Amino acid sequence: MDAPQYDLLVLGSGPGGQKAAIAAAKLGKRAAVVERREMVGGVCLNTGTIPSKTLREAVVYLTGLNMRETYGRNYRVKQDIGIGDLLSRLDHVISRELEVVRDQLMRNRVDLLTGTARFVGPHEVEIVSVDGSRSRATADKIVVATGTTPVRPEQVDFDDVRVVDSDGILHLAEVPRSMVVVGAGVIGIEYASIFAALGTRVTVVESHAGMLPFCDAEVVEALKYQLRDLSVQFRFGETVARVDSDAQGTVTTLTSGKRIPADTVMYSAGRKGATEGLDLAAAGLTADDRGRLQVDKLFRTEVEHIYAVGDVIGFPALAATSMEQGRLATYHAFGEPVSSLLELQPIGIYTIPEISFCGHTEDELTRAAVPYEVGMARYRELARGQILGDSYGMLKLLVSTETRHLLGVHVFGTNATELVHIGQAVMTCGGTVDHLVDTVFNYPTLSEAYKVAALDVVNKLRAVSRFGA
Ligand SMILES: Cc1cc2nc3c(=O)[nH]c(=O)nc-3n(C[C@H](O)[C@H](O)[C@H](O)COP(=O)(O)OP(=O)(O)OC[C@H]3O[C@@H](n4cnc5c(N)ncnc54)[C@H](O)[C@@H]3O)c2cc1C
Ligand SMILES: NC(=O)c1ccc[n+]([C@@H]2O[C@H](COP(=O)([O-])OP(=O)(O)OC[C@H]3O[C@@H](n4cnc5c(N)ncnc54)[C@H](O)[C@@H]3O)[C@@H](O)[C@H]2O)c1
Repeated sequence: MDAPQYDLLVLGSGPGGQKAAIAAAKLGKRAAVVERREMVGGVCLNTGTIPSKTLREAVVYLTGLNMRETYGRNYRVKQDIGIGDLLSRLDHVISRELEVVRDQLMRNRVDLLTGTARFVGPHEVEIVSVDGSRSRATADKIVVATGTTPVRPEQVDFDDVRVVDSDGILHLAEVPRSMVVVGAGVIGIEYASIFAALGTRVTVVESHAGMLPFCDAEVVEALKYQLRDLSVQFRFGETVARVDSDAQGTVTTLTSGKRIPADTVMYSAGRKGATEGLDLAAAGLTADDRGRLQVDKLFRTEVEHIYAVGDVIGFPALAATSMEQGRLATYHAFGEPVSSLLELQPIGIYTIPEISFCGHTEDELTRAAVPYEVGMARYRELARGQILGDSYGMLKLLVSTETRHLLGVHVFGTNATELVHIGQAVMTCGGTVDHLVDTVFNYPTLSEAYKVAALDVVNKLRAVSRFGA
């Protein structure tokens, strides 16, 4: 039988692949997605974003952590939180989201081809299904959206019971009493905070001297304070030499000689592009040493009709950016005019408490010698902050002293990942701090923090302008 011919063939059904395929369908093109798993949705839906955020929500609710300022340090909604309490919610959310993704692909008439894809030529892939049967598909344009897999250091014996990565953490038999988290990247710190909130004694081992270097330094300090308050111990500037495990538990030995006993070890020390089995050479493609594909500004690889989007192209490796890259790649491929505001993407880190920001950090502006003023609003000075019992939250604006434009917004605390979008909207419209000063916000809300921080900035700017007058 002849291989079906598509206008667009997408490899991978994560956020990047989904949006690339649907964008093609909306342009009236014949599109298909190849997915090696039985379930669509990629890392985002099955092992990454959605499971971790659902788990976080369940933990925040069941531990009553956010209400302890109001009802006392020992307040808990449920006394003994078992793994079953956490996982039942997870299964529900994943299965509902799966239906949504499947339905979106179906109603847009995107074919779903189940099996592992590999190139057999620049326009053709072979698809091997779980039962070993093989088929082929050809396409004018191809989008590679195969994502990433966790890096597993060779010297560590992952048994997926006691020594796990961020996939295995979702299959723990019980809530560990103690845990070592290796790698203080976003995944490591999010899970460290989730388990610390559950009462697990967490030790974080990170080879760098600090964590989350791309975030505002003051916000990272505030997060570290909150995590230490939940008994998290940080071992910065340390690397893991070996991990031993037996039926009782694990011992992690650091190169400094320290030995840390724990029920569980979770590795979150980076991810690599899922390109190994793709037979890239057959299409004329090459990957870097971490399995990633290089693309130009239009998400084109070195082969003109083959695009790559999402985590497989590296930074920033986020669900939201992957989706947008998928849409843009398809529009470029079929000559549809586009504009995008990708440069002003927000970053959301779902630690407990959460962090979100958009635009520049103080360090970046200082290094670039851009003069700026800082405006700060602390949640404890907002009526809504008092009502919520969030005394540590803060919103910080960075404003150009020359043009009064908003250069960055950094939020820490309740609803940070939602609040950031107000600042993002002002920035994408090229707005100034005066816009926020003049805006009337609902009261009592956390959004009011924008007005408080904006007034803080203009008061400081006025003080400088009056100097010597
Ligand atoms: C624990 C964790 C938490 C995260 N939390 C967040 C968050 O809160 N916010 C956020 O924005 N991002 C988060 N991310 C990142 C987010 O999940 C990714 O950015 C996003 O999933 C990337 O989408 P993608 O389309 O590039 O690929 P993926 O979602 O990785 O999907 C790729 C798909 O391709 C398939 N595939 C691979 N090779 C082949 C092949 N040869 N043939 C056929 N199919 C193949 C895979 O099976 C997979 O289904 C998190 C990630 C992790 C691991
Ligand atoms: N909220 C979100 O948006 C979100 C959440 C989770 C993941 N993600 C995405 O997933 C990607 C992968 O995250 P990640 O945290 O796995 O990777 P990462 O590469 O960002 O972090 C890995 C960390 O581990 C450290 N490390 C590496 N080897 C080590 C060792 N042997 N001993 C001690 N420390 C070691 C590194 O110095 C680094 O800080 C990120 O780029 C992020 O974009 C996003």
